[in-house]
Amino acid sequence: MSAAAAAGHPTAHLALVGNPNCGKTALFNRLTGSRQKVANYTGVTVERKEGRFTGPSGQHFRILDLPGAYSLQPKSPDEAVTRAVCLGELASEPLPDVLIAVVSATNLRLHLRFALEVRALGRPMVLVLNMMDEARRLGMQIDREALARELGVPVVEAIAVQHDGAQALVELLDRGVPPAPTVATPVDLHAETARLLARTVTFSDTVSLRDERLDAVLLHPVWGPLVLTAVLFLMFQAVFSWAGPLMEGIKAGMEWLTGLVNGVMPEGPLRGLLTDGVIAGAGGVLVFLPQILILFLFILALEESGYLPRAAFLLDRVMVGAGLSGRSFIPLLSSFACAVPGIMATRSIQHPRDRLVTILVAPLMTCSARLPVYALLIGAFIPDTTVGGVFNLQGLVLFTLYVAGIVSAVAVSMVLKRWFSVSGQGDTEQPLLLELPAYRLPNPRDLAIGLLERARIFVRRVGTIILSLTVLLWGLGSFPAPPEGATGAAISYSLAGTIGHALEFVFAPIGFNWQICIALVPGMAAREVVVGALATVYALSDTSDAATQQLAGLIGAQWGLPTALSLLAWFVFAPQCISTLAVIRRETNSARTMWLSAAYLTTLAYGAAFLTFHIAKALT
Ligand SMILES: Nc1nc2c(ncn2[C@@H]2O[C@H](COP(=O)(O)OP(=O)(O)OP(=O)(O)O)[C@@H](O)[C@H]2O)c(=O)[nH]1
Ligand SMILES: [Mg+2]
Repeated sequence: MSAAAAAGHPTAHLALVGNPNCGKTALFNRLTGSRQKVANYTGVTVERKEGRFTGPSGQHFRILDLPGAYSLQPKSPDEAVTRAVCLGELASEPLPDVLIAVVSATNLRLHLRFALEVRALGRPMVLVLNMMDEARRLGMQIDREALARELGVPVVEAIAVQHDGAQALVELLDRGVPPAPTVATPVDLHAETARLLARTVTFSDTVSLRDERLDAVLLHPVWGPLVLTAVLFLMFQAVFSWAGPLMEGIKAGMEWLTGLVNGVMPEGPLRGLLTDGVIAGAGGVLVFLPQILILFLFILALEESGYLPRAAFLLDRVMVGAGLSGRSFIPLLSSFACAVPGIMATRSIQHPRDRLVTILVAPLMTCSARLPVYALLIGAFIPDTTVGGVFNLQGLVLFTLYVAGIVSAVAVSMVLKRWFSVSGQGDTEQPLLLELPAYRLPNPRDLAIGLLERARIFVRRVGTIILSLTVLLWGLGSFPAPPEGATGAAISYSLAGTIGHALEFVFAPIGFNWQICIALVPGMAAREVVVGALATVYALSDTSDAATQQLAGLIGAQWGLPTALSLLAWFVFAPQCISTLAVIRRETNSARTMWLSAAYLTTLAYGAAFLTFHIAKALT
């Protein structure tokens, strides 16, 4: 490669391989400046990702981040893919010039074995001792040069999460990596790993007991579930109690903007478009940014802390009882952000039945797009009072809604499990084999970057899809204009009004008025749009000339509590999300499964909303 590099710099192809959770993606991000998802549990990367960077001498590199694997003996399909990529057997991938075997220096006993398998492929390679910061903290000493001699391949240290933590690797790649090692591969990899460790690594006697002590509490049969409940509780409390001032700020900004537009523009369609469509609609969704960021602050911190696999461990018995495997945990967890990546993450589930069940229940996990809807309704209808001296009632209701999603996922998978065993697709209950990663304090800088990324995604959604849909809705809600001498709000006579009134027939039994019916339609493209759409519909229906009222105030005054609760129940199941349905179709390769899930979710949503509405009506 070095000769080739000197002669005109053709791009060198690199591939990152290694065990799960050793920091491959962190290293990939460090080298290429990209922001792929990194988290402290195994199986985060499920798709190969490609990136590029340039070395100090101008050498161009193309680098591939692969899903983690435990072995190159192809036992599972993803391990077979990793092996095929390393050997250039896939038509779509060029043969990598250099394999970068990444190991966590804190877990050499397991990871070195894999590196030995990589070496046996007989390709040029580099061994990266990643997480050197933690290894040092644990008091380990690794004789890097001796290890390189023993292995016959270059060895570099790295700290993938530090600013210049991959410097040594970049310099080595830039200089050029020697040809494939010629060292014969021993038959017994286990024994060879033990021999290498004995020769090159000194473990400290004072190995940290911290993780063991933490696990004694966090995995304890009684304390463990208690702590888990408390953590989730705190998270939902924070969403309401911390966001207040920030949300007030955004609201004040919007009111100021509305006042400005009203002051400088003459009354007419354009002013209506700006105030009722853009500011009330898209702006109405933007108000929820602080709450979404608080939720993600918790999710990101939990992901980095190493606590999540412990939570999976605590929930394993419940999940297996419900017909899900422990492997379903990560996909279901990702679905709290959005069901689309969650459903894609089911690729790591080997058993087809388990995978299908996980795909079918993933939309029941409360995705972050539902948060604005919940927050709006809770803010409008649930009093901001304290229960039992400590808990905020609004946070409590939000917690209940999330739990309702989880409970229904468990119930649905139990039903599906029975159904599958009746139809003869037998069980293969696999025990949960989860690696428990080291506990780690989340790095504030990484958290900040992660939050910024989230904020960017949300604001972009508001600025593109949500804005266009609310503007479209404003158009449909403003035209045709009401007939001469008409009383009542103009929107009643518009196209949107006609659609809303037509749909009302279907939704009246669950307490939805025609305004909600209108909002549900654009909400199919993205759930948050429902909030913007409601804001626009109500801004248009507001015949009074009083200063534009906030949506929460308007619906609080016009809807009954049963309607609000019914809409909340509807959104626990909220089947109407086109991207989720599309990804279900793609991942299962079956339109039937897609329709099946849409149908079952709609039925559940309707049923739950119906019950909620009538029970609430009877009680109030
Ligand atoms: N302290 C420390 N943490 C690191 C280092 N490299 C990675 N991490 C953390 O290790 C965890 C795993 O990193 P990832 O990059 O997601 O690991 P991966 O190898 O891509 O994992 P899979 O995609 O599951 O195969 C994350 O919590 C990272 O922040 C390092 O050098 N030092
Ligand atoms: Mg990864």
